[in-house]
Amino acid sequence: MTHPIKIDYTLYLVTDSTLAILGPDRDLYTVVEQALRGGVTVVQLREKTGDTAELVAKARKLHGITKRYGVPLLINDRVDVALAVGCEGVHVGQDDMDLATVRKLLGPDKIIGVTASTVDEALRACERGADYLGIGTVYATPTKTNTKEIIGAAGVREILTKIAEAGHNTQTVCIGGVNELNVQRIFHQCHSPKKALDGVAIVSAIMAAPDPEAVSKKLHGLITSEPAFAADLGGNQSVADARSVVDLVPSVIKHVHETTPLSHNMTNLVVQNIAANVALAVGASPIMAGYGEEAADLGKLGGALVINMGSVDPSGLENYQKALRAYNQQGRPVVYDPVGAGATAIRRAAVGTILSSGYLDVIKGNEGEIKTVFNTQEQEEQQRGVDSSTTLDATQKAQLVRALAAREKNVVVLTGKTDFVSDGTRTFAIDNGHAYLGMVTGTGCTLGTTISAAIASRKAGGGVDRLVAVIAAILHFEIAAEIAAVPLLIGLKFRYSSNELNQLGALPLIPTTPSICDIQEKFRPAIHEFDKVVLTARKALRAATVLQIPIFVTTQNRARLGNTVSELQPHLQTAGSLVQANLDKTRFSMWIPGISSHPQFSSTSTDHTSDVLIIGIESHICVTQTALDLLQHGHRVYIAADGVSSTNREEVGIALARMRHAGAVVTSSESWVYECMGDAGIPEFKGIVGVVKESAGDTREALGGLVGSKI
Ligand SMILES: Cc1ncc(COP(=O)(O)OP(=O)(O)O)c(N)n1
Ligand SMILES: Cc1ncsc1CCOP(=O)(O)O
Repeated sequence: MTHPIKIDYTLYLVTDSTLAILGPDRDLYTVVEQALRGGVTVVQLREKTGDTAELVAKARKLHGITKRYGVPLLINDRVDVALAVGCEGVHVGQDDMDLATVRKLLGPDKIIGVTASTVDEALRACERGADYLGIGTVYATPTKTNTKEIIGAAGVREILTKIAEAGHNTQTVCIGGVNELNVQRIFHQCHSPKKALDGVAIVSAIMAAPDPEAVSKKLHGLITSEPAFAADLGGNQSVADARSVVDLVPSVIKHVHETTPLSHNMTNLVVQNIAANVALAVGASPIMAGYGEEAADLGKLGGALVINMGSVDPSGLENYQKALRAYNQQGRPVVYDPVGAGATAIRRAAVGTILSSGYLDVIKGNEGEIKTVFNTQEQEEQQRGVDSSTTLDATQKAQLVRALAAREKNVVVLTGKTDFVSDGTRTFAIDNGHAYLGMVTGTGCTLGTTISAAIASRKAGGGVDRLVAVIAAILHFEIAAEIAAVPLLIGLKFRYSSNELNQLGALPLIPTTPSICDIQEKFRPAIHEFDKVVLTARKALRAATVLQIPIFVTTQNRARLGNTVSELQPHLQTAGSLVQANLDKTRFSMWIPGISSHPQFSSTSTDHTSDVLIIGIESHICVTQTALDLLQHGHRVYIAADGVSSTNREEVGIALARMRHAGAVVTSSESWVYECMGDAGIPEFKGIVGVVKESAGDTREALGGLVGSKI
């Protein structure tokens, strides 16, 4: 028994003549008429107090007005009033008169709307012949505080999906907390592929507006036009397998360089400079601008906005909101980094404020931050929370990003050793990056900047969808970090003056650990230029001792093949606890339990990748196998070209090529020494220079005898 006329529910005004909303000096009729002039398509008279006679009089007068605009008037709860006035119908809630009775009283031609907060309520109302559903409450609102459920956009979407799947074509509006700032985002986020909303029902945003006509006009325009932010999600959204995504990555990175998009950063006090440099490095054009008013102009420049709330304060928050609206209006993308989201009540509230102020294309945070965002509905409503005190496993993280992205209809990135990225449908895990990233302040924040460049560039014609652009940015950033970690970060401790170091806190010493493989007496006659390997090993041992770097020295079957050669013995003994000498083995590789379980390498005791310099006699056997094992376990390998040999010198070049191909770096012992120092200003510099000077002749000899033949 469905009402035969299809009603236009686009902009549904629900009245409220209380002092708090209508105000002391305006009358209901004038405001409703102004709203009708602005384009309201349905009016519901909702009066919670007053005598029946008074209500009938109000309804009659209002009906006179709505009829002139050809707009249906419905009465909230009161079937008797609707009958008395002869208006077009009623709206009833779950606790009001039942639908069958209302239909019996009103007859088949009147419109009956029913409130639905759950799928069951919605299905029941559809089955029983409701003409439309008022779905909500979407977001908490002071207009109705006795609301039973806050269901968010995701709740509305679920109801729409389920009624469509059950075959109902009942019309629908959503209600609760809708206003001109969020209407497009709510519409976008409520949208189910199976069924769209027919409109929105609004009380205060129209009834309390200083200019109800203008606001209604604006709301109508916003509802009936495609939101700028959703106009171009870009590319082929069905690219779903990791290989296809990875294949698109180079084109995204290249396109950023070609288009130099603006990366507008509203970021924290710490990373302003670093973020600007990262933007430049990835090919973007940075602007670090915290004044919200400026965003209206900046948003027109084809870039993207980063809102990083690392140093949030009240004026900052206001500025973020202004900028967010401006970028949404321009349809330019916004990346949100909810830094420290769960840390304080202020930050938790800020998350709610930002979520309710506009559409965020990408939300990027660590586990705690993403959990907090997930647990925060607009205006701090809790919905299907995730326990923020526990650590999630990989599956749970994947589920979390997927659920949040599905709820927000955007892309969510959860960073960590493994990153998880989802657009609510497709979810990927990324294992790139380097443990050093966690030791350098601002690296997480500058990932946000990198993402902004990729999504801004995409919009300018990058041709890939948003998720692919975000993944490309993550890979760009993390692979760059892997590469940079070697030359840039090895000497990190040494690059800073001690004063800067104190400010930076405890940056650990991350040098390259020398490992000296099987330089034993018995091999002396058999190995090409054996003595020169010994010279290099001695220099490395001395330098490592000065620099306080742990050293590992193995022997192969010591009982049969003898000790490490006598020239090295004094350095093994004086190096104290730093030196792990006489690690005997039968395996060719040095990757034996005495080494693999050492804190330097064991992933359970240290979370970082180690950098290892290998010196040893048989480049094609023990050195190669050690290098491959270390690489396989995620460590970085350096081979001292002046510190490796073989029985037949021709083997050496082949072995070095193989190790290089596998990912090892071929270097020289002197280069390694200087890389470990990084800065001539370090206290150890003098000692190292002494070693270098004293072994200058050895270095020349070793280079001449060993390297000349292999590089
Ligand atoms: C369009 C629309 N949707 C929902 C409601 C809420 O109705 P109800 O649940 O009966 O709550 P009250 O309005 O009576 O407080 C509505 N009025 N209009
Ligand atoms: C009547 C009603 N039902 C659910 S929320 C609500 C009030 C919506 O008011 P506002 O549009 O001012 O948030």
